[in-house]
Amino acid sequence: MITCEGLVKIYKSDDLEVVALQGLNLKVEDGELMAIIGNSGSGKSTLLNILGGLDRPSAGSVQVGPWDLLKISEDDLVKYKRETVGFIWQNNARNLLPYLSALENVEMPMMLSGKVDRTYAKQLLEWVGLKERMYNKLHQLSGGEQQRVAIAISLCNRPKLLLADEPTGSVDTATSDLIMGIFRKLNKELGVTIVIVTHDLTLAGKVDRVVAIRDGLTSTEFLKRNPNMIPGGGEEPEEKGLQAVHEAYVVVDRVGRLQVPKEYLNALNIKDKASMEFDGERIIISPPKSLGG
Ligand SMILES: Nc1ncnc2c1ncn2[C@@H]1O[C@H](COP(=O)(O)OP(=O)(O)OP(=O)(O)O)[C@@H](O)[C@H]1O
Repeated sequence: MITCEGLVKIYKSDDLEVVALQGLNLKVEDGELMAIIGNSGSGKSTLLNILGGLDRPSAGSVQVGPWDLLKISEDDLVKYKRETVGFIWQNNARNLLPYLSALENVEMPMMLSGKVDRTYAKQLLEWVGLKERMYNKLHQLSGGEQQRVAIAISLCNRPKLLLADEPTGSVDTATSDLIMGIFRKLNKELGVTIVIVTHDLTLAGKVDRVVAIRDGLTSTEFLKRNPNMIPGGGEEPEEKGLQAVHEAYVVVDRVGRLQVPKEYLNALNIKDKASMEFDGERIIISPPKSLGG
């Protein structure tokens, strides 16, 4: 579904340049439900905005389904956004209309795109567990319920790809679990590919694959040790975070580059050079050996 290779995004303002993505590689399979984590400023939102067609990449390649998002024309980009992708933000609910009902809020974007499908709008609200609340005005719903209305809206155009930026950022744990349950259902039953960007390691721990971004590059991949384990099914030690259920792998790109965490480099005082040895089984990176005697 998604292939990014050597993806670069540079923000230019006056005489300042910020390299937000510096040659990022990422593959997401059709029908996958995965998460992207990373520190603040690592480039997560930049990546999501590019995938959502809200921002243009500077260089490299990014393919979503049949669309090449580097070369895509403005007209096709509008079509891509309308037909392929759905977006959920942390504070999506802020963009909803408080004096309209949940159902009217879902119908509004349908109206704007010229085709209101009331049956589908109702079905969407049922999917997000708001069947009983669809005629309530938005201001009568809790923050978590409003966020679920926002999820229903993101599915109005029947997207093949759903992008969620911190979808549980401002809700409590119970609502966060509920939202994750909705994502899982949409993924399983409708086959929607879902990419979640989050700081929340508990949330990330509930998906099979997590990719960590560091300094605008994919650095580590976490794969669930037992993908058949039912998430939230009791056996899973979710509270222990990612490492408890996932195996961590460092990402090696096509030409053999990998990122060594800064804390490892600092601990060994490695700056611009290192020694590398291969002992037949392991590759050992150490501070440069002194050339003198
Ligand atoms: N419109 C912009 N103009 C200039 N610089 C930007 C712009 N958007 C993002 N940046 C910079 O690009 C880098 C990556 O930002 P981005 O928002 O993608 O990070 P993030 O991982 O999503 O962070 P957070 O978790 O805090 O949202 C940061 O250094 C940021 O300051």
